[in-house]
Amino acid sequence: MDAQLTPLNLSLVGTPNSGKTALFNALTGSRQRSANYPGVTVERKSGAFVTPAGRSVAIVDLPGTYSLRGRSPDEEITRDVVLGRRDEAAPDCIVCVADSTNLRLSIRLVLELKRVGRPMLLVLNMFDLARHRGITIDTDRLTLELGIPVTTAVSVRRGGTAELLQRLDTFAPMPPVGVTSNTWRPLSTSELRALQRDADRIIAACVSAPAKPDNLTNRIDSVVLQPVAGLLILLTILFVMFQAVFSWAQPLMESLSEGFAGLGQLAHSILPDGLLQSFVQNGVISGVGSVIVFLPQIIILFFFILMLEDFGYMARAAFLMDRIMGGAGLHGRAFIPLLSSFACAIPGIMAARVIDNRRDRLTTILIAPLMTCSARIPVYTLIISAFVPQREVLGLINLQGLVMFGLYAAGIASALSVSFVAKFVMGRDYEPSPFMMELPDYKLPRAKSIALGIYMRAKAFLYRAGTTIFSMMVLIWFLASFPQPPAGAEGPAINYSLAAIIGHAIEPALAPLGFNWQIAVALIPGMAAREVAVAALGTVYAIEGGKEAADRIGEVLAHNWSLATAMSLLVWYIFAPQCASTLAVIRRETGSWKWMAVTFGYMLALAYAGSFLAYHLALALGAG
Ligand SMILES: Nc1nc2c(ncn2[C@@H]2O[C@H](COP(=O)(O)OP(=O)(O)OP(=O)(O)O)[C@@H](O)[C@H]2O)c(=O)[nH]1
Ligand SMILES: [Mg+2]
Repeated sequence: MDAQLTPLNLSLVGTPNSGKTALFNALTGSRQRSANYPGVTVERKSGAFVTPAGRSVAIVDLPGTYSLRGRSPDEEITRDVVLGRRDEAAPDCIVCVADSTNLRLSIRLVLELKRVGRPMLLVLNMFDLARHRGITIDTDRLTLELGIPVTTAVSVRRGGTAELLQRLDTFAPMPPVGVTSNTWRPLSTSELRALQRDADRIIAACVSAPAKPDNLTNRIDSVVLQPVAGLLILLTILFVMFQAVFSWAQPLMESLSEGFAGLGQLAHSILPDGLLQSFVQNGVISGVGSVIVFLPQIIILFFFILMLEDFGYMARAAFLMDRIMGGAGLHGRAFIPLLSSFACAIPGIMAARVIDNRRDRLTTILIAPLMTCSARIPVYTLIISAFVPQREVLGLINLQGLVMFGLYAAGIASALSVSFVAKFVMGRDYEPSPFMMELPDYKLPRAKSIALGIYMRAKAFLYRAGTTIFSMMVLIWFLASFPQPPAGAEGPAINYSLAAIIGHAIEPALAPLGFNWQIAVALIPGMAAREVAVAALGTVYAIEGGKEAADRIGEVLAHNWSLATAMSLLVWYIFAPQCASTLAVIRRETGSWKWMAVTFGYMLALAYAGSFLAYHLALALGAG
């Protein structure tokens, strides 16, 4: 083989938020998550590509880190890959990715990495931003000072990696000039300080920045980081977000809902009366359809979250919440994991890897499932639409949106309370660590990245609807349809089914919460995924009530349940540990069954107690 074309094995290492994942995606065509805050990547991801000259390259994207000390689980991953400690050889070359507008910590990391004695390459990423701000970098001088090759890149622009690719065509991995063997060992704080002095000297020699730096970021921050005004702005943003989730989505959801009803009728008229007709109409179309109608809300929610992430606001929100969260015994860095949990607790729990203190990390993991995940949206929306009138409050606030906001707030409040209690359970000597997170510069979100983010999430949601939810629906339909009623039986057929038998068996345990047997049945498959409960209610009531019920599940609920029951079920869903995958991830991330059991237990206890209180309070207030 041509010596130049020997395969290469690269690892991307760099400070958090320097654009490693953006570069990885640009090179490999992958779609790993990249966003404008530190700590997005918490796993090792591998990919491959071929350079223009035909050389194959295997590449690994890693969590960001400021040093190789491995202070938190995500940093340990990076350290171990760099040192070749995992079950794989050390990379042929460490590709350091630096944010060109903010080189201080990156250059220090390069100096530390040199001691590993491996071939290295420095990529000055975000070169577009540096140029825009009038920062000039003398790359030849930098190459000399560091003793490693240096190239520039703009990972988010088409062709922005051309220089790097060209370099890789003929790149012969060589250890840094003057370094041949591994002299790395964990550095002490004073050694790191010495390295920082070296780094500062190198930067002074190679980088010149304009005397008056671009201060748009500072100007925005002088407003949004104020302790009181900043919090009000944050609350307003969240409030508008939930209003939008409710009001903007309404027309789209109605059309989708009509579409599925039409589809159901079509199936009804095409298929002969009987089991197949019932399966297609009640099991598949009404069950899966009842979940898919929530797609517009999911898309709107993610639109807001992605915009805020890419703009760079999320790290500010974390900063603002730090004091409040600290009071509840939470680490400031817990904010991003908790915020990710609005989408789904699973990425949230994994994002807790960026927290170095074990107890802080554990607390964050334990409370992440209390944040309102998007799987609860269908449940909340269904019940809210059925029981809360579509009305404006104070002329412009949508009442249903307000209730939704209240449910999200209840989730946050309960998470903070649980953490507060955990602080005492886990030991009183506990001191929250100071907030340590770099606030990224604001960036204008790019339409392409937002569109891609929404597409990925919509796809994941539909995938779930087509797999987990679909299979649960088949199960529910089966349970609700068999055994068939004996000849001459009276009342709806479902009353003779396994579902009714199971539902009636569980009902006594749930009766104090105001739940009827239909709800009891829906809660069981809801363990697989929360949205399934909605689909299951749809199927159970559809089979019970016939064709019309399937089209108007909300009205059927309003007719069958008391307001107290509805409130009780809403409260149940704030707390209930109804998601098997979340529990599995808690086990994996904590490495213990114990914490999984603790989460399950405390959430179930809260759900039961909360629903009980809500039900009886509502009854006392005359909502029976
Ligand atoms: N303008 C510009 N933006 C970039 C460039 N590279 C990355 N970004 C943006 O910078 C932000 C951070 O990018 P990521 O790829 O998530 O950074 P990362 O290094 O993987 O971050 P962690 O995984 O948190 O360590 C994102 O908003 C990217 O869109 C670039 O070359 N130019
Ligand atoms: Mg990343």
